[in-house]
Amino acid sequence: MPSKKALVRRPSPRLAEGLVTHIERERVDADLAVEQWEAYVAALRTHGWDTIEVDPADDCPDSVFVEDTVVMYKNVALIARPGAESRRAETAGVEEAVAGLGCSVNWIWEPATLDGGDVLKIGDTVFVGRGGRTNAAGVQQLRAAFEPLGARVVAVPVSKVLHLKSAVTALPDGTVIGHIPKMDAPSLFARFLPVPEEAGAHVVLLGGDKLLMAASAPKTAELFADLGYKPVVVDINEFEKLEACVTCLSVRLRELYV
Ligand SMILES: NC(=O)NCCC[C@H](N)C(=O)O
Repeated sequence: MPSKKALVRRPSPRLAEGLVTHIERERVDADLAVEQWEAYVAALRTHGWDTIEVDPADDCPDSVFVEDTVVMYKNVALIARPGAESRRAETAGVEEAVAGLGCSVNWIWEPATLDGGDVLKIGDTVFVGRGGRTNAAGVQQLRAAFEPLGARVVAVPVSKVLHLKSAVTALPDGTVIGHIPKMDAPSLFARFLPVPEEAGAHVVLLGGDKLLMAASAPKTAELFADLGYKPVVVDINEFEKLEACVTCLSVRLRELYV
C-alpha cells in the first residue's frame, strides 16, 4: 500500500527570529504559532495522514518549515542544502527521520543549494525554482538525482517570491495554480489557472478532492469549491509573517511501500 505519512516539526521557541526576505518583519506570537501548528497537524490527521514528528531543532528558528529540508521522489529522500546558511543545521534531524522510515537517502552537496520549497512535483514532472535559495548547481544535482528514476526536471526562474511554491502549486488533476503578479514565467505551465490571492496559490493535497489551504485566501477557496473541490481551511497567519505557506509545514511521503 502507498503510504500516507507526513513529516512535521514542532516550532522552535526561537520562531520569531525566523528569516524574512521579501516582506516586512512583523511581531510573531510564539504561543499562537504553536496553537496554529497543532491545528495544522490535526487537520492532516483528520484527513488520514499519519504525522511523524521530526525531532525538534530548538536552536533553528525556521525549523518548523520542514518542507525546505528534504525532497521526496518515489522512495528517495533527497536531503536539501538550504540556501540560507542559518537553516543548514536543520537537515540532520530530517535525515535521521527519513532514514528511520526506510527511505533511500541522497544529498545535495556544496556548492549546490536547494530548498524543498522550490520543488513542485506533478506526477513525474519535477519543477524546480531557480531563485534566491536554489542555485544552478542545485538544479543540476536535482536532475542528476531524480532523472535516472524517471523524473523530468523543469527549471523555472523565481525572482519575486521566496520559493517556487510561494508562487505556484497544483490541483489534484495537475492543473498548476498561481498568482500571476508573483510569477516570473506563467507560460511555462501548460495547464494553468490564475488565482485571485497570493496565498490562494498554495494548496496541500489531502487526498481525493480535499485541499488544505490558508484562511488568508477566502476568494480562492470559494473558486476551488465552485470547481468541485473541498477546501480544508487552517489559519497559519503567524507563519505567514515569516514568509511561509501551508506547504512549508509538512512533507508528505506518498510513495513509500511499508
Ligand atoms: N517552503 C517555504 O516556503 N518555506 C518558508 C520558509 C520561511 C523561512 N522564514 C525562510 O525564510 O526560510
